[in-house]
Amino acid sequence: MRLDVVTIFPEYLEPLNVSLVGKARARGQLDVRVHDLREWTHDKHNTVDDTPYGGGPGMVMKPEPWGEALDAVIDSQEGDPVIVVPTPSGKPFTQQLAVELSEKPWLVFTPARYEGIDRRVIEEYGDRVDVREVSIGDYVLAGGEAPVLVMVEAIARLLPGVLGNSASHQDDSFAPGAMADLLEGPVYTKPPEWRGRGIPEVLLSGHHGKIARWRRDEAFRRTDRNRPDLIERADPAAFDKKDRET
Ligand SMILES: Nc1cc(-c2ccc3ccn(Cc4ccccn4)c3c2)[nH]n1
Repeated sequence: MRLDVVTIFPEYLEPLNVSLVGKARARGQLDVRVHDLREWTHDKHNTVDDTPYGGGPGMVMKPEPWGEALDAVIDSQEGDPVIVVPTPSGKPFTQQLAVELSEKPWLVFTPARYEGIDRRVIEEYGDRVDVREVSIGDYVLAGGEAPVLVMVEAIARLLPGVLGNSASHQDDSFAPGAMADLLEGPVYTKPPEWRGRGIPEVLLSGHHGKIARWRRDEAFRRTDRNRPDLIERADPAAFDKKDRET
């Protein structure tokens, strides 16, 4: 997969050089290219913003630099990318969308600043390629770079071979299957006792069926406590079926 990011803060994307994404890049599983939007400005001050038509607070990102940058990035490669535009007014970024985007060969992220990008940029590229306006949550950030880090991590970990053998996204929260739409339950590791606190007996029993049931029950309990909205979505039939199998 190829990922391009166009930003006025390239240094904000340094975390894409470390950990899971950094290793995937080093192994050649991910081709990540970060571009400084100001490369496509031509004035002395490298201006990327201007006052909003119609008045109002803040500044708006000018269309010209974005148009030149996106033309340069898109013309650099065969095929069409999906352009992902982080914005507080976008569709929710969900595990399902992460899965969908992880199956695309090429993503171009356009994190903006100020009050966002001149609308005509979204319209221009929306006429040419698949453009997705995406929100990572119901809170307002100062720009789109943090959302790009979040989305790239969620997407990269789904790519084949990126998560080591010892880890898996099969049982992720929100992944399809019997644990679909449930939050993860509690996890434990050695030592068997820590500050007078032990381990739930069932986890030491070696009885895989009981362990699986306990984990599902704990996931249900935690989901009911923290995200009751997800309980309506959970498929009880999946639990019945799974129980019969164990
Ligand atoms: N889930 C999200 C995404 C964002 C986000 C993403 C990109 C930009 C570019 C600028 N801003 C600031 C801003 C503030 C007010 C209205 C519009 N934009 C962004 C905020 N906030 N929360």
